[in-house]
Amino acid sequence: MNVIDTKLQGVRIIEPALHVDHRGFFLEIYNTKIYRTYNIEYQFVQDNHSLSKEQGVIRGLHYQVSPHSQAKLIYVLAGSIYDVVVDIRRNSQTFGHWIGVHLSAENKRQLLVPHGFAHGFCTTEPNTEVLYKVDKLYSPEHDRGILWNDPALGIDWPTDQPILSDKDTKHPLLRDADINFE
Ligand SMILES: Cc1cn([C@H]2C[C@H](O)[C@@H](COP(=O)(O)OP(=O)(O)O[C@H]3O[C@@H](C)C(=O)[C@@H](O)[C@H]3O)O2)c(=O)[nH]c1=O
Repeated sequence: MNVIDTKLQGVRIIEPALHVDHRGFFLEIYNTKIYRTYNIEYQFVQDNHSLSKEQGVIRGLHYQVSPHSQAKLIYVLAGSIYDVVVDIRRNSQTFGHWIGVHLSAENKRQLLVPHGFAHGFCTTEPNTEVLYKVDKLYSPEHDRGILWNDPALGIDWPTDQPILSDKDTKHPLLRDADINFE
């Protein structure tokens, strides 16, 4: 397994060990003991699975506020995404900075999103299925968002005409967002 740091502290790309044979492949999506050796020690409590039927679906940018802030471990089961993480910790030197990483069923990369970051993705193939673990349960009252195309962020999405949920068209800009992660 490889763990690659990014320019956002704590946001990491994980390349699980792949075991290939004549039948196909095997990999561990998550293993408490092995991940702990890389200082990845979240107590994941919920697994989520979404299907986006079209290429160019954007889901995001999402986060939950305290005390229900979530760390996420993102993995693609089918298709591919451009996965985006934005630092929304007010006291961070990289506040408002973002990174984008291509995750796909083919490259089998994972992205670790710590607490204090907003997360979203754009599908780059139809029929893309994303699986992700979170370390706090879903809490609709604490669910928040930031507008996907906030000019202050300048995210270089693969499309400028995305397919969005109604909710995701109505999020505030980062400057007006409710950010509470003490
Ligand atoms: C996120 C979530 C949603 N739901 C419900 C609420 C709603 O009826 C339906 C769809 O919810 P959403 O539109 O929020 O789903 P979606 O836009 O896919 O939201 C997800 O986006 C990605 C980018 C993330 O990072 C996730 O944490 C999550 O926010 O599923 C749950 O029951 N549990 C959950 O954990």
